[in-house]
Amino acid sequence: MASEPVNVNDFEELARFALPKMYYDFYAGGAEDECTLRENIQAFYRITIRPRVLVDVSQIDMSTTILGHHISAPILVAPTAAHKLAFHEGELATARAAAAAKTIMVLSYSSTCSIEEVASSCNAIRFFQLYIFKRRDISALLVQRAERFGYKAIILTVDTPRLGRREADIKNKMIAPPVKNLEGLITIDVNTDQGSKLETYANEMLDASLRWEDIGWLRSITTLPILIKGVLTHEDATKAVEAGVDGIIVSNHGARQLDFAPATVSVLEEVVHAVKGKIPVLLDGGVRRGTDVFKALALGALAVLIGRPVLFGLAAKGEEGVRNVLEMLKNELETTMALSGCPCIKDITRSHVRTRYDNLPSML
Ligand SMILES: Cc1cc2nc3c(=O)[nH]c(=O)nc-3n(C[C@H](O)[C@H](O)[C@H](O)COP(=O)(O)O)c2cc1C
Ligand SMILES: CCCCCCC(=O)C(=O)O
Repeated sequence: MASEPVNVNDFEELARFALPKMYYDFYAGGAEDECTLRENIQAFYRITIRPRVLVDVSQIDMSTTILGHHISAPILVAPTAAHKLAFHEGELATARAAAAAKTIMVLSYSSTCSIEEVASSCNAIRFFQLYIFKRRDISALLVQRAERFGYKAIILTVDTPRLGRREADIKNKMIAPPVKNLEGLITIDVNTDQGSKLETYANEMLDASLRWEDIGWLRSITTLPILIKGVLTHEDATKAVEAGVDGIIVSNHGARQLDFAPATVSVLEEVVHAVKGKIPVLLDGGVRRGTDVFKALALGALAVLIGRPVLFGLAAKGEEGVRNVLEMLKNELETTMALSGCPCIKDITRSHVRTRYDNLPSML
């Protein structure tokens, strides 16, 4: 058994120990050769920080505001499926940990606790992640339920017209975890003996014909802000602004969809420049350190979201593990801000980081 975790990476080993192989592989895995999975992490390593000295950093304020909601630090819980595979209380434990950390939890549509259960379990600020299904009436119903139960935004995931090829799940014949939100609404036959049942399930449900025009449909059924998750290019960022969405999440779905999609942090600036400050840009993918959060903010993200670290914390230690993960990242960010001469979030600027493409003298 590994020693007490001192950083969020340590939780992965604990989770591997705690979980059945099928579930660990489901959480940890990426698409095909997992090139993007590695790149999401490696791209952060290629960015260095340019610290400033002799700044008063006796007080550090990491708090920020997302869509009008004040939170303790720019670190949100990303939507991830099936938390009960990690811990028996599932998303209820995650939501309580998010509330304790005074941050936002994005509840996945594919949760193992329902929209209503999570809403009544704690007072975390909650957003709801949505897919648009072939059965559009079901998507509409989920939006209505989220709205009625106090979720503050809809996160529309747009990188999943079908499920990516997660080869570990194919080999393990991954189950399709029960989706609590769909109980009593639809039954999909996943009785295949071949490959991932989750893939079969997803491909039955998802509407692969979705187009930009359909954002208008979503807008017509909700007054909540809509963020789209899964943008990786300036072309799509421009279309997102034109489509009238309220925010963008630069994401490659934790490298679980298209292998050889770019690392998210490597395309963040491209998206930020295209958006021209009109709507907020957030990022997820590979954030494992406070320095990663700092780098993403310096490149123009308003905040980041974390996926696997939350799942690994949950698998290792339940609610306490998720709290630990969020606190560790916040502590690391605070240290990074102090050592870089940035007392407040707004003090973190583009000139606090250097990428390989920045034209500064003395680049090795
Ligand atoms: C096990 C797992 C399940 C996920 N489920 C969803 C989901 O239901 N909806 C969604 O939009 N994204 C989902 N994602 C993607 C995350 O929201 C997020 O984009 C990704 O995990 C960020 O990368 P990270 O894990 O490196 O932090 C999932 C990711 C993982 C690892
Ligand atoms: C109907 C869609 C199922 C999606 C499964 C959850 C997910 O997004 C993942 O990455 O896993």
